[in-house]
Amino acid sequence: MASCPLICDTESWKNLKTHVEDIKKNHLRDLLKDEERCKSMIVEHDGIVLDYSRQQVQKETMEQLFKLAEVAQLKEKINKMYSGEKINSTENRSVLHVALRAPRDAVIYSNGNNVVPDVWNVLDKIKSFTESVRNGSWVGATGKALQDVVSVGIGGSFLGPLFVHTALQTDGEASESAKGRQLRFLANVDPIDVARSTAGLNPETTLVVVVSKTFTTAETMLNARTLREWISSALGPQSVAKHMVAVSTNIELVEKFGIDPNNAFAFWDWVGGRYSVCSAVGVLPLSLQYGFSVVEKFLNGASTIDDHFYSTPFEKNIPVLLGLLSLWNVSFLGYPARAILPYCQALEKFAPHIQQVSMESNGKGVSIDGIPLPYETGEIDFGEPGTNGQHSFYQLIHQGRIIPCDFIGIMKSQQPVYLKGELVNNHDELMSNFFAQPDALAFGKTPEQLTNEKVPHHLVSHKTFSGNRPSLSILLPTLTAYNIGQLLAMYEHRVAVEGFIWGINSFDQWGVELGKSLASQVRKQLHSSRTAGEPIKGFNYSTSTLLQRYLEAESGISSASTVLPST
Ligand SMILES: O=P(O)(O)OC[C@H]1O[C@](O)(CO)[C@@H](O)[C@@H]1O
Repeated sequence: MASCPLICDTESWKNLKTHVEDIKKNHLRDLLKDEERCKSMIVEHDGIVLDYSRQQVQKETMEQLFKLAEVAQLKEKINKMYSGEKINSTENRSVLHVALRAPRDAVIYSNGNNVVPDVWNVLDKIKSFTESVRNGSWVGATGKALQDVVSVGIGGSFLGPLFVHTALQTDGEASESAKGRQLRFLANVDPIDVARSTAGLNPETTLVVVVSKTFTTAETMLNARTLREWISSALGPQSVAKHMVAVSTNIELVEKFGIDPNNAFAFWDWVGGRYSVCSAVGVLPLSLQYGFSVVEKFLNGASTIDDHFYSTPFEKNIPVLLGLLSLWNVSFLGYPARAILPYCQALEKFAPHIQQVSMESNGKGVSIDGIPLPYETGEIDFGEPGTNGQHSFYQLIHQGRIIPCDFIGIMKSQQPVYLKGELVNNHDELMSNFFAQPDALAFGKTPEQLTNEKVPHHLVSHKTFSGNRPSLSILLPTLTAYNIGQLLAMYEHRVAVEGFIWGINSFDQWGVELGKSLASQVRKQLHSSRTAGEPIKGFNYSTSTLLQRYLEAESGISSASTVLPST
């Protein structure tokens, strides 16, 4: 990408900085009185409603943010992404997760090749493989049908599929077709996670899917070897062919590991790990559990948002609006965190997934051209479903720090409502809180109101809510596979919008490398100390001491004097 000045040096950025002072003069409780303003801040698309009237913005703020987007060449950057330009310049890769859910007849190029036929070849292969497992024509080594699946992978090879799996459990069609089947995930290398993921499973009826883009990730490969051992010690080494399959971009390593390449499902270097849930990474395990036709609906939902993002003017473009508002909160109002609060238990794994999508993408310190940035990028994402979060961390959000919140609600619950004669049913109770919380944050409660309510004087300050705390509300019609796809794509593109404007590369992740290489040094040390009694060397005093204690506890190496000074 051609080198360009930092966005903070542009007039548009500076104008927004000045504009902050004007905005701070307005309390949200006053801004919310202006119905014309509120009306202009409710945007609908394909059943989704976004209401951003509780953001600390005026019409003028939005105009200035659109101007900033223009100056940052947002539209051009989106076009470059969709046309397969290598916008991930530090890895020399296209960024084409949109191709993973494109219709069969779409044409999307990377490196001069239309990638859509490759995508559909893999999807067709997944469809036929998963049908054969589900209908019992693919059986395990002892002739039994495979009912249970353990998907081994970490980071992007885990969080997205886990989020979608958890969300799909409320979809009537999905849960019907999952009857009698289990899908589990093994991500952490912690032996406890290994034990939990296989507890109660019978290797004879279990299929292990090893999911790793690189097929080199230490944790995943160790877990894959452990499960290979779990299968082959029970059923013999030949059984691996029937009980283990893989998803990777590195088919050579898959074969080296001992998995038949015919049982490998490919994806491509133009799919970032954290953007890979719509590739075989998610589609394979989810289709094993729910059937391909359910997962296809999820892909369709994501694809319609891809079209919306690509072609809708910014004023009505939901991912663009979400991205600009986040950027406004982080870079101009100075709020570094964001809470993702779905009022829907089935979305309990949404925030952990978005943590990776957002923080691994936008937590950067230099521009795409390598220039150190004088401004912060990325935000600290966290979240829990409401109302659980209300009984946990909302205290801080209401009276402590200012944390912009995303409230996500579902209009029509997928679950039947049983209770009769109560004031409201369970879904109404949940949604009463969804509607109430944003107003509590925005309006707050003044000392005058409390005094009028005869609150004792010494409690007035404790019970005062400053208000003026920004949030936005997203309503989804219901939570089908299709809606889950929409939600995913909205958030993926929001992250891209922010990154494009900050002028960073949102698609690399060099920040994860240093820890990995230091762990490899420690791994070697642990091995040589255990197997050859080698003294600890090459680490600083603190790490050496901790390692020493660890080895003493584990294997009885007793003398702290074996610690040598670092070299
Ligand atoms: O799919 P892989 O190659 O095993 O990588 C897993 C995860 O590790 C990371 O590289 C971070 O360490 C993520 O970006 C990625 O999603």
